[in-house]
Amino acid sequence: MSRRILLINGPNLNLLGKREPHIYGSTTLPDVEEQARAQTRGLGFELETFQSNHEGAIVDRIQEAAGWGPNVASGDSRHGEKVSAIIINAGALTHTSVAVRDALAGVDIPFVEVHVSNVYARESFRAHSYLSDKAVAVICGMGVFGYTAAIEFAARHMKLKE
Ligand SMILES: O=C1C[C@@](O)(C(=O)O)C[C@@H](O)[C@@H]1O
Repeated sequence: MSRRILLINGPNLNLLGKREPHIYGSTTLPDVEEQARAQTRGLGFELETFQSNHEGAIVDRIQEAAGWGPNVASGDSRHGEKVSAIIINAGALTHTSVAVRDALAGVDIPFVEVHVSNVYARESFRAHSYLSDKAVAVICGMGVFGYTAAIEFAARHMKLKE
């Protein structure tokens, strides 16, 4: 087992702490990532972090997490270190992206879906997720503590691949 956890944040989550603070709070993404890194290390794992506003870049990063590079079809496949679990807040892509869903299903790495806000208490389109039925667990409405809970769960309680 690689003992690496990958934390992915999707579109607009680079604005965490600045964007709609009444919904998402005042903690910034660098603060979240720094805290997550220290927490993960304390649990005996390494943390990799990735944020992108672009769907394709997130698909690429998920594939890389399985050790597959963009040239996998031509046999030049090894690229990056495998990770044992993914924690993903896909932002709005949660509600729209079959591609992110397919990437997560394709790499077969167990993942936790996180949302800072309670998506069920907001606009009805946020109540549907393309990821939830593939996730091991879904966390929402805990603010940025959701990331802490997800890491603790992934490191201590999730069945990780050898
Ligand atoms: O960008 C986001 C953030 C979010 O994933 C959350 O963390 O609460 C909820 C999504 O509906 C929204 O598009």
